[in-house]
Amino acid sequence: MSTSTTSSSAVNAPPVLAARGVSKRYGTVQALDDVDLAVRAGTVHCLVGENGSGKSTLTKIFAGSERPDAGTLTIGDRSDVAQVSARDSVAEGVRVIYQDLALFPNLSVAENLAVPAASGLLRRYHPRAYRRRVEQALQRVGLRVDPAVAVERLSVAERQLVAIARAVATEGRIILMDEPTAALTQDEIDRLLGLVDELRAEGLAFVFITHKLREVTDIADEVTVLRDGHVVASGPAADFDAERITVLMTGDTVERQRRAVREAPDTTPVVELRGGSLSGQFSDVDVALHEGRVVGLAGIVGSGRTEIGLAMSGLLPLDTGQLYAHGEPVRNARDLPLLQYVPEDRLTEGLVLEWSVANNVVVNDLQEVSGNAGLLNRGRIREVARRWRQALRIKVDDVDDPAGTLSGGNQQRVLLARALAPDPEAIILSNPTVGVDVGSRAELHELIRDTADRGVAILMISDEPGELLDVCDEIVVVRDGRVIGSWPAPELNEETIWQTITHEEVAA
Ligand SMILES: Nc1ncnc2c1ncn2[C@@H]1O[C@H](COP(=O)(O)OP(=O)(O)OP(=O)(O)O)[C@@H](O)[C@H]1O
Repeated sequence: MSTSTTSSSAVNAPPVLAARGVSKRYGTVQALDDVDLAVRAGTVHCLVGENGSGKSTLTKIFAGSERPDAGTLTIGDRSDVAQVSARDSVAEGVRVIYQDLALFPNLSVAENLAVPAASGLLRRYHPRAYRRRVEQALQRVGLRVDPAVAVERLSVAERQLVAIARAVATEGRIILMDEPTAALTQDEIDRLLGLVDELRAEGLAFVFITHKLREVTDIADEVTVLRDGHVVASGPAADFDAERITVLMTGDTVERQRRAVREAPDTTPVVELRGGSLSGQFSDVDVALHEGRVVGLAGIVGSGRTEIGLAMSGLLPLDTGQLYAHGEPVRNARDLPLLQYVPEDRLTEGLVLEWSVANNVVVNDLQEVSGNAGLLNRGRIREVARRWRQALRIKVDDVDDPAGTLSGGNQQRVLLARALAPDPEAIILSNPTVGVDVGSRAELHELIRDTADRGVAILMISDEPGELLDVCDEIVVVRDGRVIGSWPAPELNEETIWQTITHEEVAA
């Protein structure tokens, strides 16, 4: 899709949000170094950069949850101040929508919106007026759900809209979004970008952080590229295309490559699901994972693809059908060969954020790091973690630092290291490059392919057809819980995959 961009008068207006010469250091890491940024009302400013380049740190400084070491900030009507408190930032209309959305899952949509409950001089609460405000807020973002329903019952895209509705309903004027599209399908992304476009036309200012460069060229009025905490370029969006952004971010071009496809061999699969059904999730699914091959599972959110991955990992039970490992029926998940499952959601299912990076890396491979008496060997743990830090270029100075201090993309790498460390026979990956920058994404793809070339059987579930095409030998398409078909990767392209996962049949 292509959204309209803003008139030049908005781009030339004084900024409602600005950083001048802002620096921030954490221990030995210079997260931001002399950063300038200016965001104007009625515009979308895209902030891009590799994992760990400082995007979230800058966001936290604007939100008042981190203090800069140097430089000045302009936030709403507060000009050139050394820092702002979280309360000042909110009072000036700054609203940050973090990736976890900061919603209360067990509360209703209406409760989460937190629109002011009372109004007028005596601040009296009028239930009917309150309901109307909630309805208006939902209408403004185009969300058609019952305001009484608990947020945990909504899809990720709907929750995203609740978070935006809350920002708008509480009179947010400057909205910072940290990778808002990471967990959305293309249709949902298009809808979200359309909404941002509408709100921009109403005069709101947006800082939009994304790793998907197509979104930058679609939505941005202005672009700032960070590398290692420095601004390497900033200016009108017309001066940037995806290739230039990639070069600025990484200092290099990133080539997409496909591997030579491996045919399914005659050998017994390492893991196989035959006729698998789980009520309300998927039915009659066959998927076979062979040594040295990568099978892709394509499907939209809610198609059953994630549940198929979980069932093949032994993490979800089957109603009917059978899971086999090396041709033998698996009666119990513990009968599975050494298999690793890498969840998509590193924040809630993945890492223990308070633990060190090293402990997170080795947690599935305790034998490797245990001494004679079965006691954990600290030195060995660090050694293994340092090896993976180098192999996966995990950006952390000290492997004893808590995983929670890493940037999002680097946390994703720690999850992968954890899965690879025990040298598994099979790996099931769910959206392995969510939140990973474009350069590192190509590296992780290379790593997944190398892992398959070492003989590991891999299932890769992904929202991104391009990623499946780059990595997989065969692509299985799932729709409404059923396998629609499977094709050797070279027989498909991005468009045919989109058509198949949404509704249209692909001509064989
Ligand atoms: N609380 C902290 N303690 C120590 N280091 C930190 C802390 N917060 C951030 N850092 C470091 O600062 C650098 C910048 O991190 P930041 O999260 O801003 O990057 P990012 O550009 O948002 O990355 P990503 O795209 O992966 O989300 C990283 O090297 C990170 O490890």
